[in-house]
This record gives sequence, C-alpha cells and structure tokens, in this order.
Amino acid sequence: MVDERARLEVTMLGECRIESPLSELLRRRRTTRHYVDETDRVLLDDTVALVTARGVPVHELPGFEPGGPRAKIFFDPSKTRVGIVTCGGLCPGLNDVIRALVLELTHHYGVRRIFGFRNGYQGLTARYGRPVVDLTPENVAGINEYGGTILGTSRGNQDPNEIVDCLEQLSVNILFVIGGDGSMRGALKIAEVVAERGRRIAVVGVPKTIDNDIPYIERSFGFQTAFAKATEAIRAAHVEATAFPNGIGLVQLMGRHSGFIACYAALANNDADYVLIPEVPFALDGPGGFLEHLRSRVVERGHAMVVVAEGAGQEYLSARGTDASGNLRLEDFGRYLRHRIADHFAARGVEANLKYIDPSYTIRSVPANPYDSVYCIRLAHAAVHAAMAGRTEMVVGRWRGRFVHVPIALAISSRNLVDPDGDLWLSVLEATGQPPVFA
Ligand SMILES: Nc1ncnc2c1ncn2[C@@H]1O[C@H](COP(=O)(O)OP(=O)(O)OP(=O)(O)O)[C@@H](O)[C@H]1O
Ligand SMILES: O=P(O)(O)OC[C@H]1O[C@](O)(CO)[C@@H](O)[C@@H]1O
Ligand SMILES: [Mg+2]
Repeated sequence: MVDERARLEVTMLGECRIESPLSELLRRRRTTRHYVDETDRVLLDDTVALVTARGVPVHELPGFEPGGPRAKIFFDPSKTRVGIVTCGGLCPGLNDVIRALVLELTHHYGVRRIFGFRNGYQGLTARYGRPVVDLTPENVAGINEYGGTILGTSRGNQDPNEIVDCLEQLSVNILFVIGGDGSMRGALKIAEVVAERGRRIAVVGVPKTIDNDIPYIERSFGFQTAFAKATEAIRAAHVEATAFPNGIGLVQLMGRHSGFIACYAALANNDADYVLIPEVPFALDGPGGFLEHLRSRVVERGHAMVVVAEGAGQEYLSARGTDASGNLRLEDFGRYLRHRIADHFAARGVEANLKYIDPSYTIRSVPANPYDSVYCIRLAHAAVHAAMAGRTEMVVGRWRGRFVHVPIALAISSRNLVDPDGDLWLSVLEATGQPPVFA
C-alpha cells in the first residue's frame, strides 16, 4: 500500500517559499479557494467496491496530487527562463498548448524569457545547430487557428546529456515537453541527467496523442478532434456502400496499438457494422471468421460498413522494422483487408462494390475543435502551475474529472488500451451487432 502511494508522488525541486503572483488576481476575487492544499490528493479509486477492496483507512488511500495554483511557488518568476518543445507525431491542439503556456507564464507569473526549441528534441542538440525562437504573447497570437506546431517536431533519438547541456547554456529553469509516450521517455531521461548534475531544472510534460494511449489522462487532447474528423471518412464510405449493390465501405483509421479512434468514430456515426481493433484479436478465415460473416451480412442486407484501426490484424502481415524513434512500423492492414475481402467474394461468385478510404494524416493535421482547445488551455495552465511550484519529472493528467500531477515514470509504465471487457467495447458490440468473437 505504502509503495502504491509512493509511486503516485511527484518529485519536487525544493520547498516553495515564494508568494505566488496569482495572489493579486485571487485577492480581487476575495478567495483563496483556488489554491491547492499541498496535502490534498485525488483518490485513485472512486467506487465503494474499489476502496473496500484495499481494506485500508481512508487517509492511507493512494491518490494523485491535484493540479492547480499553489499559494507559495518555487521559482522566482523574474529570474525564470522557460523552454518549450513539441515532439513526435502531430496532434490537433499543439499550438493551443504552446500559446496557453506562453500567455499564462507571461501574464500571470511575469516570466519574461520563453524559448521555443525547433523540431523536437533535435532543436536542443548541437548537431542541428540548436535553432531557438523567442516566444512572446505577440508572436503566438492566433497560432491556435492552425493545425501542426509552429515549433516543428521530429522523431529520432537524441542524447539527453547534450539536451541538458543546452538547457544549462541557455539557463533554462523549466522545460515543457509536449509529446507522446516516447517524448515522455525522453523527458524522464532529461530529468534524470538534470538530477545527476544536481541542477534545479523542472521537466514537465503535457501528454499529446491522437491515439489516446497515455494512461492517467482520461482523454488526451486532440483525440476528440481526430475522431470527429474521422467520422467524415466513415460517413462518405457509408454513403458509397449504401448506393451500390453489395456495397462495402472500408475505412482505416490511425491507432498504432490502441483502437480508441476507431471505436469512437464508429460510435459517433453509428453506421459501422464491424470495428476491428488491435486489442481484440480476430480470425479472418473459416466459418466463424470475419470474411464469412461479412459475406453473409452483405448478401442478406445489401451493404456493410467496416472500420479498422491501423494496428489491427498485424499478425496477418510481417512488420517492417522500426521508425527513427524505435516505434514499430505497421504494415498496411486496411489495404491487405481490402484485397482479402475482394478475393473472398470473387472466389464465391458474389459481386461486391468495395470502397476503401484511409484518411491517414488528415485526421491529425487539423486545428483543434473548441472542446479540445478548451482542454489544451486548461492542461497548459495546470502544467505552468505545477512547474512554477517546483514540480518535476511529471506530466499533467486528468483523473476522475480532475487535473492531476502524474509522475512520468508512472505515465510511461503502461499503455492506455481499449478494454475488451470494458463498457466502451461493449457499446461498440451493441452498436455494430458484430459477434463478440471471430474465431
Ligand atoms: N526511450 C526513449 N528514450 C529517450 N528518448 C526517446 C525514447 N523514446 C522516444 N524518444 C524520443 O522522443 C521523441 C518522440 O518520440 P516518438 O517518435 O516515439 O513519439 P511520441 O512522443 O511517442 O508521440 P506519438 O507516438 O504520439 O507520435 C523522439 O525524439 C524520440 O527519439
Ligand atoms: O508520423 P508517422 O511517423 O507516420 O506516425 C504515424 C503514427 O503516429 C500516430 O498518429 C500517433 O501520433 C499514430 O496514430 C500513427 O500510427
Ligand atoms: Mg508514441
């Protein structure tokens, strides 16, 4: 039990002694309720059954440190220098986070120097010439209207020692890393080098992923925008499928290891008859297999709509090695399935009209929708409050509807996956009517 509580505790650079500049803002509101009580925790469990299962007194229950402003902070804003970097694949909302970090740091904490490192971790290394831009409220104005990241991004390993050299040379006190699981692994290594050198540089992550695969963050920013965009492909494929005899719409959506985008986009349209995701293995061939089921349905109902996550069915293909960051390169299952469906129908003398759409990068290169924009701003505020209060080696998360501080080690210790026994997958089964198992 003690171990679990310790695993949830965030590292602090030191005691917070400086009066928060936010006090002025809050004094005018005549309240201090916005400040987080340093001893408070957001409980890990939220049902009587889960709490009872631990069989421990309430004050010993494991919980996350809540996000939000502290009355006393660690860094003196007038002397604080901040760096921001975006790493990994694109995600709607990256620019919203950058802008909100800059505005909060400048307007409410009075930080005067914010560096933007160009092109991911590359931008902090000598080999790439350390291209750095100054970020001010003026030059980040309006960037949230655009997809992508004004800072650029990259994949590929960089030496954490070199990165810390760069932070030291620029006298950076706080580094914000906006990125996915790989970026957070990198951030942890940077924080470890900082600690080895006895420096007081805070490393705080804002988790980014359209795949929604980072744990302890109920929905990652950009995910909602991405699956909303994906519904356009499903709608188009469904229109095509219903307009032709024996029409089959097949849409492949991003989702390397987690099928959240496929599940949510399929549920949003409620037109999918099949959803295939990496978390739920399926047989393609044989009497109980997917292809036979699809053929029966098309023959009986005249059309069918299939949504696949790109990480599904990889066992039918041979992997193509790894990308620059070490991520497995996926084979194109959607294209493979398209051919398998065509061959299966042709071999049985059934004419089918298959329309295949892979919206690919179009779902992640768009600007954030209003929901994600709000979320990005709030995550950025929580990240600034945490960093200014001396937290490090942590990411901002969202747990049980509250912003929380999650140690990076914990955030990268597992992957958020669609639970085949959970209520989301049950909703997919209910909405599609597909059998629970293709075997
Ligand atoms: N284990 C690791 N140690 C140090 N750095 C890492 C590690 N894994 C990834 N990185 C670095 O983090 C950066 C981004 O990683 P990656 O390409 O895996 O994307 P990501 O952050 O996981 O985002 P996404 O997968 O959502 O696109 C890269 O520069 C990569 O080299
Ligand atoms: O940019 P790349 O390397 O093609 O990455 C594609 C991958 O990135 C993601 O969009 C996650 O960022 C996955 O859904 C997808 O598999
Ligand atoms: Mg990743």
